[in-house]
Parts: sequence; C-alpha cells; structure tokens
Amino acid sequence: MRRIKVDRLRTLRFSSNSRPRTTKNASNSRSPKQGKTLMSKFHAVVMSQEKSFDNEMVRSKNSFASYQLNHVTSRPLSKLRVSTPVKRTKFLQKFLLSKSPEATETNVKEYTLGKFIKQFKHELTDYELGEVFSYKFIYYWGVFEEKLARAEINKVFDDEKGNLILYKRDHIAFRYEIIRLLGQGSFGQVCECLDHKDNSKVAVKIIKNSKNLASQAQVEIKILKILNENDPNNEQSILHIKDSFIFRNHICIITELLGKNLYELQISKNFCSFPISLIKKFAIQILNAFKFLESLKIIHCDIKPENILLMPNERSKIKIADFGSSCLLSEKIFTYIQSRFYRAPEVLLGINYGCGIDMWSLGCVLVELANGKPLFPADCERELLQLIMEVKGFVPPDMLLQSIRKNKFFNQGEILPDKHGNIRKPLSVKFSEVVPGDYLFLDFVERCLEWEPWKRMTPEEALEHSWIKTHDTENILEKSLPSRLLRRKPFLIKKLV
Ligand SMILES: Nc1ncnc2c1ncn2[C@@H]1O[C@H](COP(=O)(O)OP(=O)(O)OP(=O)(O)O)[C@@H](O)[C@H]1O
Repeated sequence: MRRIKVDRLRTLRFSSNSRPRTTKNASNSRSPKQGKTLMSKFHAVVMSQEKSFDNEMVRSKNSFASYQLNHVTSRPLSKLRVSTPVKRTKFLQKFLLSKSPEATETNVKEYTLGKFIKQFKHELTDYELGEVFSYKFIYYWGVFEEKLARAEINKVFDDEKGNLILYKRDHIAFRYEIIRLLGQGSFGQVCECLDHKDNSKVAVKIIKNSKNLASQAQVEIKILKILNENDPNNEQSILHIKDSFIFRNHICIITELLGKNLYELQISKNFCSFPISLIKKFAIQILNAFKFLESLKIIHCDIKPENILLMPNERSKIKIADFGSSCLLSEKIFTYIQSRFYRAPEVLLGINYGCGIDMWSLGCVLVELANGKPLFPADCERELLQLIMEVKGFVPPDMLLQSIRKNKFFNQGEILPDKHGNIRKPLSVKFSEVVPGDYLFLDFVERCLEWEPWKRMTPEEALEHSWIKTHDTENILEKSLPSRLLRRKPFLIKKLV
C-alpha cells in the first residue's frame, strides 16, 4: 500500500478556533458524563476452548454496534469501588470451584465459560455473547444500559471512515478498558486503556478497518518488534510494543503509555520558544534513537513534533512513536512519505532516499521548538520547495538532474507559482533570520538541512557537533569571538574555547 500522508494545514494552528487533531479528539473524549449506568467492573478468569489471547490474533466476526465516546455513561467512582475487581474475581473463582471442586483444567475450561455466560450474559450484547468464545481469558467487559439498548438498533461497529466507534468504559478484547482518546491520525485512533490483566495503563492504537492500512500496520508491528528485540532493557528512546491482535476487524497495537507529544507541549506553552537547553536534551535523545535506528537499517519516515512523546513522570525524557510509515532500508515501498512541513528535498523531488530524511525532519523540528512555529509551513509542495529555496538557494543541479518530479516545480528552469500564485525568490531570506539562537545551534541546524542527503550530518556526527558537546553557558563565550571565526567552523570554536 502506498501511504499518502495527510498534510496538515499547520497554519490553522494559529487561528483562534483551531485545535490540532489530537487535542480536538482528546477534548471530545472528555465530554460530560451522562445519565445513569449499570457499569460493572469485574475481573474474572474464564477459559474457553479457544487459543490463548496473548499469543494468538484474536478472531473477530462481523462488525456490530458500538457507541460513541461522547455518549458514554459511567458509574460514579464511589460506586465502582463497591465491587472491586479483586472481590469479584475471588467471588467468581469461589463460585466456580464450589460448583466443580474436582474439576481438571480441561473441564474447568468448558465449565467456566458455560457458567460465565450463564451468570453474566445479561451484561453482554448478542454480538459479545458470540465473540466471547474466541477468548481464552476474560478480564473485563464494560456493562452499561446504553450499550445493551443500542446494540440492538445500531448494528455497526465502524464509522464512515473505518474507525472503530469507541466509547468510554467499553472493553477491547475483553481485557482493556477504554479510558480516553489520546489521538487520531490517518491510521486510526490511539486511546488510553487500563489493562485489567496487569492492572496497568497502556496505549492502544486501533487501526482503521481497511485492507491496505492493515498491511501497513503489520509492517509497523514488525518494525516495533525488531526495535524492541534489540532494546531489551528499554534504554533507547523508542516506543515499546506489548502486544498486537485483531479485534472486530481492527488491528490493535498495545504499547506502553506515554505522555504528551511535543506539539501538545507547544500548545500548552502557548507556542512560546522552548529553552535551548531543553531542545538540546531532546535532540541528544533523538539522535541516539536515530543512531539505533540506523544500526538496524530502519528509517522512521515521519519525524514531527506529534510523534515525539514525553515519557510520563520523567523530566525531559522523550520517546519516538508512530512507526506507521517506517520501513527497512532494504524494503522501501513508498516513494512519497513524511508529513509536508518536515519532508526532505529528496522525497519532494523523487530522488532515492535513506536515513538522512529523518535528519532533515529533525532539523525542522528543532527550529520549530526554538521558534514556536514551523520552519517551512507550506500549504502545498511547490510552496514547500520555494520556502526551502528562499533560505537555501536554488536546488543543486545534481539533485535536479536526478529528480523525477522536477516538472511539478519548474518549467524549463523557471519556478512555477504555488497554489496561492506566489513565487518566492531563492536566497532572499537569511538562514539566521529564520533560525533563532546562537551560532552553534544555527550551524547544527544548517548541517541537518543540507540539500544533498550525503552531505547531511549522520546521527553519529551530529552527536559530536559542538552545539551538542558544549554546555549552554559555554555558548556565551563564543559571542566574544571574532565574527570571521564564527562563520563556518564550529569545531574550531570548540578548540579555542
Ligand atoms: N504510546 C502512546 N502513548 C500516548 N499517546 C500516544 C501513544 N501513541 C500515540 N499517541 C498519541 O496519538 C497520536 C496519534 O498516534 P500515531 O501517530 O501513532 O497515529 P497515526 O494514525 O499514525 O498518526 P499520523 O497520521 O499522524 O501518522 C500521537 O500524536 C500521540 O499524541
């Protein structure tokens, strides 16, 4: 499948009534609770004749009804505490044992499921009563009046875009309780869930019900597994996957739960510039993650603030998420990738690409964090190339020669106007005008944003750059150096300092 990134109109970010996709959806999920519910929360271990949930892709049948997150009703917390999971589990276990004291594991399986259904079938919809047989273990199922009433009328699980319609307190695979929506993207939805098996919070990415997206999700799972196998101690700044399975025709990817993404962080700081010391801390972690990715020959392909997430309860620690567009260097499927603002010139021009495209995106992200606004906020590709040329000059001839997309941007060497009818003059804006901060930062970013990917810094080289190596107080010293030394030799400055 060719994944076409949905380009965001990031200019909208700054309009008064606009909110980013992720935030908008998150706020939807926080809609007021309505009405009374019969929500009950049990822990029960019920074994069916089917295969293990943990190791198997859970089978799903046709889609049926589910309910909007907005319309969820939930039991007040105080009432929830009355029937604690532990108490219910003990009760159920006691109940089952008393009915079958000498049961072997095999007949407990049958008996347990039968008894479970007999006991709780009024809390399941007809569809759930069918699908529950696909699960070896049942840990949680949301029960509330609305679910039972609406399931009969509205026998559809997906919305018109193929997203699973979610509602708070519902279950995913009889194990995960939906708490809130964290974000939404072109692939599907990500929600925070409580894993009732481990009693821990997780993030569940629910991929849209689409054949093409499902096959790309399989690549995402494969890459996450490769990354995690090579990072058994969870030391790299890379999202960790816990499980994956199919639920109601949707691939679900269970990962560790992370915090806000950097775009959400920008919003919470009113798009103020981040301190350069914080940007550096982020940059070091990202570069180390890139080094790790490069060692495994993996390209992320979608580095942007939305895909860099803070780690909960750990100051300034981040992780890279969303490997939905990623690929192995040897298995590049798509020629057209990356979100527009962060798209590297080689991708734009249709030239062979490699891990260098992530370095380009990193350069754009760092400037955005320092500026509080995107470096190349283009509405279309022509505008993007023109914005790049504005600060970097005309596309180098060797790249133009290799480009299979040059006719989209030029007509016999003449720049074609963008969708607003504008033509920007190459080299009409100084790099230092668009990149704030000291010379070292400027130089670092310039080296990430080299036209030619082979001239760009590798993550290893970047980690050795003076901006990374120098403590922020040392940067003050360089200001007193003669300006001729400050032009292009940051490594020389380092020696002098
Ligand atoms: N493990 C996680 N913990 C917390 N939030 C997460 C997690 N994974 C994703 N999110 C949130 O959900 C959003 C969307 O996730 P993700 O980028 O994986 O989806 P996507 O459909 O591939 O999006 P896109 O179309 O932008 O590529 C992220 O920007 C992030 O805010």
